[in-house]
Amino acid sequence: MKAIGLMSGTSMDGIDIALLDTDGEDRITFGPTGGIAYDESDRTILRAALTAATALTDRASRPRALADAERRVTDLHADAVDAFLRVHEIDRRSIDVVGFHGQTVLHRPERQLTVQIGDGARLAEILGLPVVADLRAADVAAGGQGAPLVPVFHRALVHAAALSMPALIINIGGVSNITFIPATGEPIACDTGPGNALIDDLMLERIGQSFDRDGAAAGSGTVDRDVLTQLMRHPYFDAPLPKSLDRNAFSRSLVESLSTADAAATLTAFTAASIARSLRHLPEVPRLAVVCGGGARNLAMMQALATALPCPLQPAEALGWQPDAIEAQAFAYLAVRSLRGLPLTFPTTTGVPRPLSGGLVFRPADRAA
Ligand SMILES: Nc1ncnc2c1ncn2[C@@H]1O[C@H](COP(=O)(O)OP(=O)(O)OP(=O)(O)O)[C@@H](O)[C@H]1O
Ligand SMILES: CC(=O)N[C@H]1[C@@H]2OC[C@@H](O2)[C@@H](O)[C@@H]1O[C@H](C)C(=O)O
Repeated sequence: MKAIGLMSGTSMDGIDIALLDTDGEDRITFGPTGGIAYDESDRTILRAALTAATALTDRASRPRALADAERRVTDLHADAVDAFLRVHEIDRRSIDVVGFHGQTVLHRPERQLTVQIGDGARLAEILGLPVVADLRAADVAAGGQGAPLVPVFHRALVHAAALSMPALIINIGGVSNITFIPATGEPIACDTGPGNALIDDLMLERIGQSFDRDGAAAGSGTVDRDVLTQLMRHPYFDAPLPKSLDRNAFSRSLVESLSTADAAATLTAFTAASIARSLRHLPEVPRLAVVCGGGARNLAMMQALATALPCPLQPAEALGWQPDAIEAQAFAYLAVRSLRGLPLTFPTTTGVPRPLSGGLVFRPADRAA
């Protein structure tokens, strides 16, 4: 099937988009990738949605700030797909399905609550294409963490690249997560701790910049070891798998008294140290770790990780993968798996009691089954 995947991640930097031709198993042909950046007004709407979402007790409820954000998010995704099809001269009728993650505004799996805004029915109608959305809901309803979802795609990437196993994929987005791919058996995965979100928030607050480009601020600062030790005392790191995180699970209050450079250096070291700590929960030391997500572009982060990890490290780009598009590709892949009733999550990835499929299918009126 030809599938388009759409991801709006916790960094809230924009929408990633990718085309795949896949059976949802080991056959994958990679198509073009792209994306659109959110502007400051979009981000303001999203931040208001995150704040409003903290009061939610019901995943379907849409107070005003969330309803407004959901409409905006959906329409921007539709615009992104239209532009993508136009730029790459892709015939809309050749697309079988669109995998639509939406924007996570709240993630509290311990309360069986995970909320992604994005209206699958509206997107299907605007695009005139079948849409698979709400891919986390079934897992959480069955008692899983609802995240991470990408591990099954990480496994397919590792198989396609014939990497020696066990291999580790590290994704440094707003939040960081890992997938451990053993030589046999299901992937093992979890969210590890912060990714770029704390650093992004720091940069915005201190100097009005949306991220620490190439890790320049962190590279010019000094890690405050005492603060790092305190940050690493958070109980999340020793908690057993499965586990996943809300974007705002960690606070940067401990770096408030530091200079911008030292605070950036310390938060960057915090992300690297918490990723390295997560390896304690794995059965073996991986032979190779591959880093993807925007954090792979942060040189200070890559340096801190190379020091902290007990195995060799490569950026995903070095394998010919497209680090910024992997999550979008994953949601294309997951949409095809959803249509085929294949499992998206496993006891070893989200703690769901048995391998489970998921996703809701929305078909436009003129493509109704
Ligand atoms: N050149 C760069 N230098 C430093 N950091 C960068 C660079 N490019 C991107 N980033 C970081 O990567 C972030 C975006 O990463 P990515 O797109 O992987 O996150 P996401 O998909 O939103 O998150 P998640 O994986 O949590 O869903 C930016 O917010 C920024 O912090
Ligand atoms: C609830 C939610 O949206 N979680 C995101 C977030 O961003 C990274 C990490 O935390 C991961 O668990 C997940 O995203 C990826 C796409 C995943 O589910 O694999």
